[in-house]
Amino acid sequence: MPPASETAASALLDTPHRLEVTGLTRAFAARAVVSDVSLQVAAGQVTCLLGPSGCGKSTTLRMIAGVETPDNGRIQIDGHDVFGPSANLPPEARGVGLMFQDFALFPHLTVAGNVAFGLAGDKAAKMRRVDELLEKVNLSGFGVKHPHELSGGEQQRVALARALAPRPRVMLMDEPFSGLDNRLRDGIRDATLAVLKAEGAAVLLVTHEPEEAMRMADEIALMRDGRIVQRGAPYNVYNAPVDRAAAAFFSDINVIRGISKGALTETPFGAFLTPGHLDGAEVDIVIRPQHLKIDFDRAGRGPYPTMSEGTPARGTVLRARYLGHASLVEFRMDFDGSVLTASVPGVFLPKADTPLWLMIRRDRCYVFPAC
Ligand SMILES: Nc1ncnc2c1ncn2[C@@H]1O[C@H](COP(=O)(O)OP(=O)(O)OP(=O)(O)O)[C@@H](O)[C@H]1O
Repeated sequence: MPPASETAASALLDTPHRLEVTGLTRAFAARAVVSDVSLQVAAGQVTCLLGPSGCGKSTTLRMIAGVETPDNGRIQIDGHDVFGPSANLPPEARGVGLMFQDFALFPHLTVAGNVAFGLAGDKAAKMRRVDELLEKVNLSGFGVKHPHELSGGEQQRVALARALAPRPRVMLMDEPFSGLDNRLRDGIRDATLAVLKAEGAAVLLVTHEPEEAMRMADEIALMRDGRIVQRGAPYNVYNAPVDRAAAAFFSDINVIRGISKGALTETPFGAFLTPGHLDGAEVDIVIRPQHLKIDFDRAGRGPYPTMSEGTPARGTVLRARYLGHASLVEFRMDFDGSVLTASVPGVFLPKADTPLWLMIRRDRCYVFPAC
């Protein structure tokens, strides 16, 4: 007999994902809008579908919800086809909860009436579920009010309670926080996440904001031109981008172009290891502003190369701005007049034309084929 831990592990492997999407494809007027999208979301997991406007996120969500018909692909919930070669269940039979940017509460119903709207069963059971959810979203006692008596944040929480009331197996959320005041948003995101986790639904959340995805997601699926280009934990997607565009989606980037020769690329910042690129191939060395290091001590004197950071290159300050948590300093580089941006924690506001040396941490830069 296998040990208990092995049995538990194989049981886990056998358990179907709560939501499994395979090869989902949709074109409008012969233009592919969603191409071969596959993803899995486990119960209690939040996956963020992240990408720029128009990349096909909402269309993907709408196909899973059942309000848009795929040209191809398969959608399974708890191992059962809700869409596929031999199935196409209507939205109400899929066991999904929906929440959109415009969460449109019914104005003529009370808060309790809104939350109870999709519930079946006897009145007492319905009221128990409504009370339970209003407590979870921190709106106990609000049941008798009407939507127009509530703030935007409170209405959003009622919409969340309404979507969760029938205990959906999968929650589909399309930019659910974008209508909210900036100051409210962080708190509401955190509170929403706590409720979603407590309810245990598999959540697929669409957003075009990397910060929102980083804050909410267990897994990010980065989408571009109808395809998922990278999937992984927020840490991995941020720190190991698949290409230059993926790096640029999360922050400003600096790019230094060079030509690979014998697994090395020489730049004004010294040599970088660039294995896997052909001799003569152009490569982009990509570095986020927070990893471009300023030598604060030398005031432009030097250079004195260091092992880990390569050769320093000199630039003069074009502009420095204070952003609250950090300062952003733009440099015009001596070597070719290009502009590079460094981000420094706290306050650092050197005067324009100040010469300073910059270095690149070898362990924090990415090398991609030039594009
Ligand atoms: N019913 C439709 N008919 C024709 N084109 C459509 C239809 N629905 C979506 N599209 C097009 O498909 C593309 C993807 O749209 P979709 O709404 O999925 O993108 P998105 O990534 O969610 O964008 P956003 O963040 O702006 O909502 C867009 O170019 C859009 O104009």
